[in-house]
Amino acid sequence: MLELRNIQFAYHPSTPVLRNISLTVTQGEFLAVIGRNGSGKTTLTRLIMALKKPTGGEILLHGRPAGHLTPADMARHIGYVFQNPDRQIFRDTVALEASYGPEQLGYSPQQTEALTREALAAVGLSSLTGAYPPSLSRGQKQRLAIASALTMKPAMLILDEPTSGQDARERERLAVLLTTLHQAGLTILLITHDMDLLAACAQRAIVMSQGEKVFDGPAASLFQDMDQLKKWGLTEPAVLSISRQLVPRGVTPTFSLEELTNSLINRLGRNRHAESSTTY
Ligand SMILES: Nc1ncnc2c1ncn2[C@@H]1O[C@H](COP(=O)(O)OP(=O)(O)OP(=O)(O)O)[C@@H](O)[C@H]1O
Repeated sequence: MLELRNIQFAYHPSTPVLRNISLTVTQGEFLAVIGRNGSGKTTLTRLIMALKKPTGGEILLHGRPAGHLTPADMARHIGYVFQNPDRQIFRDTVALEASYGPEQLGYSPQQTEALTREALAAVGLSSLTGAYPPSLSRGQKQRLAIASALTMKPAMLILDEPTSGQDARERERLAVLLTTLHQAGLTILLITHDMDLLAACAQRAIVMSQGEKVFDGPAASLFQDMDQLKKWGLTEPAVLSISRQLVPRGVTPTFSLEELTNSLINRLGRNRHAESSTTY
């Protein structure tokens, strides 16, 4: 649905920020863009959202050149959730905030209300429709920003560092929400430093380093080369670290919490069986 061809970009002509980035996002994918601070991840998404124009190369949306599209045009296809939800929340109640997009598109009050209700239910905020947005927790604000994007019925959602500033419970809730939205057919592109979130949700990983794309492949294969991972300034997910430490106890390295849990339950079961065999 989205294609970047040899994208170049510089804020100042003498300092290139993105060099020759090519990538294709297929409908229904869940991908994560990762890399050190300043590697160009946010800039890349600004270009996708038409908030900046590339200095070279071309962006295609649904197979058609998108160079003439404005940020408002792109927002109908791709929802963008900022790293800091306070930057995009400005209305007095949760329901009013989420209804901004459909109102701007000229939907009737009934359609706007239905889209808002559906989006707030999807993110688990139905009970807070009358709440004052600044009084929400960081995680709730993040989910409100996601709901606002969902009311536009986008084909794709881009989230910039969605777990930053959130506690473990909110991060876990967000991972479940994103997985559910993906299973419902939404294409998701995540910019993140949170390797646990990547491991929990993303199928494909793209690594940026100094403005270049240096890795593009299945998330699982990213963690096979630890030396390379360190060179890119990345760490492995906590589940993988824990499972590696349990290898002497018969656990296979994995970054899937479910696989690790199953493996431990199996080990426990086998140990119990061995113990009971010894007793009798
Ligand atoms: N508005 C701007 N004007 C000038 N330079 C900028 C601007 N925004 C970003 N940069 C520079 O562009 C480069 C890429 O920044 P960008 O924010 O895209 O990186 P990032 O990978 O998203 O970093 P982070 O993980 O810290 O958010 C950095 O060197 C940054 O200083």
